[in-house]
Formats: sequence, structure tokens, C-alpha cells
Amino acid sequence: MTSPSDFPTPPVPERLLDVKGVTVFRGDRLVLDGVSLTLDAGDAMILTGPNGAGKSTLLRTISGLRRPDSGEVIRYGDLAWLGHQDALKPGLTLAQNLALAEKLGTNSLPDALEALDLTHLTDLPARLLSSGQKRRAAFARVMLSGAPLWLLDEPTVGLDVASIERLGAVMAAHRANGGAMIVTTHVPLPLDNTRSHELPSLAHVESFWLS
Ligand SMILES: Nc1ncnc2c1ncn2[C@@H]1O[C@H](COP(=O)(O)OP(=O)(O)OP(=O)(O)O)[C@@H](O)[C@H]1O
Repeated sequence: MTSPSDFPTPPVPERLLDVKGVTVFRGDRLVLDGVSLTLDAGDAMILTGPNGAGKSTLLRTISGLRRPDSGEVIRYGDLAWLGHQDALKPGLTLAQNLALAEKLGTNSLPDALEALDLTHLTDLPARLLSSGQKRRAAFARVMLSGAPLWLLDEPTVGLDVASIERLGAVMAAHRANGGAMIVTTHVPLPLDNTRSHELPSLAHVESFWLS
């Protein structure tokens, strides 16, 4: 006779994020109108929408950098956020720029530099890095954090094809290790099994208000 244990149910994926009905105004403008989404371990969500649709605003709200006007963001673990600014001090070397992230994080600096092809630039002042190298340096901070949830706002800006491939490999490894990410991008990413969440432009709402 068969017992229930002969038919094990698949493991329930670990939930990393719940966004419930988040609404955000910037000034008088409605930017996010009741956005809901969830993210589980292993997920990669591509956040799409036209310029000004609120992609960066949503990532900042999820990160806690701004409060939603209504709705709720529930994070079940640490997160790392990559914004538009690379935030490197020009006079410090690459290693010095990443020292604090290394200290606060749980991952190895040599491993992160290697994965992003930055090892040969370790002792170079950040002001001498190219824009693509700076972008990879900023991404290294995300890797160093050891946070399971990554919020990546246009991570590929300034990257060449080989660097985008490297980033794709790093993201795949993170997912395989139980991490997850939300990525805004205007270019295709080398990622498998992504989910997509499209934010509509609410510009018409503003013009309605002003009329
Ligand atoms: N500091 C601010 N004060 C007021 N409004 C702002 C501010 N920053 C952004 N906005 C407005 O919020 C809206 C959403 O901006 P956001 O940067 O989130 O869009 P986005 O989808 O990330 O755009 P893009 O694709 O151009 O990066 C835009 O209409 C923008 O003008």
C-alpha cells in the first residue's frame, strides 16, 4: 500500500519578498499605482516599462530608501541595491573603494574581482577606471554583501558584450545559490527562466489632473 510519503510534495520555495499594493507619489504625480509582486529564492524578475514608468522608484521603495504612500513591502532577508550611481571615490583605489563593502559583507573580495574581471585593476585609482569598469566595480559591492535579494537598476549600462555575459554568469550563480533579483534593463540580459513585470506609464494620469 502506498503512503503519502511515497508522493513527496515539491519543496515550497523560500519567499524573499512580498510587495503588496504599493502606491507612490512623487510630488503631485502618481508614479506607482498599487504594485504587487513576490520574489522567491531562485527568481529573476525583469522590471520593464517606458522611461519614467517608476522602475527606479519601485526599487528604491523596495530597498527602504523611500516609503510607499500606501501598501506594504515585506523583506524576508538582507538586500543589496545597485543604483544608477557607481558611488566610487575617484582618489581611492578599487580595493580601497570596496574595503567597507568587504568588511560589512560575507563574500570574498578576490572572488568578486575575479568573477567580474577586475583583479588586474585592484590597485588603480577609481578615477582611472573606464565607465564599464566602474559599473562592474559597483556590482562587486552587491556581490560582496552576501545578501540574498539583489535590486539591480540598469546594471549593464556602459558594459560591453563580454562583460554582460560575465554579469549573466554571476547572476545565474547567485540564483543557483538560493538568491533572487529584480533587474531593470533596457537591453536583453543573458538570463534563463526570468519573470517579467511591466510597469505602465501613468503620465496620462498627471495630464488628467492638470486639465
Ligand atoms: N526626485 C524626484 N522628484 C519628483 N519626481 C521625480 C523624482 N525622481 C523621479 N521623479 C519622477 O518619477 C517618475 C518615475 O521616475 P523613475 O526614475 O522611477 O522612472 P524609471 O522607470 O526608472 O525611468 P527610466 O527608464 O528613465 O530610468 C518620473 O516621472 C520622474 O520624473
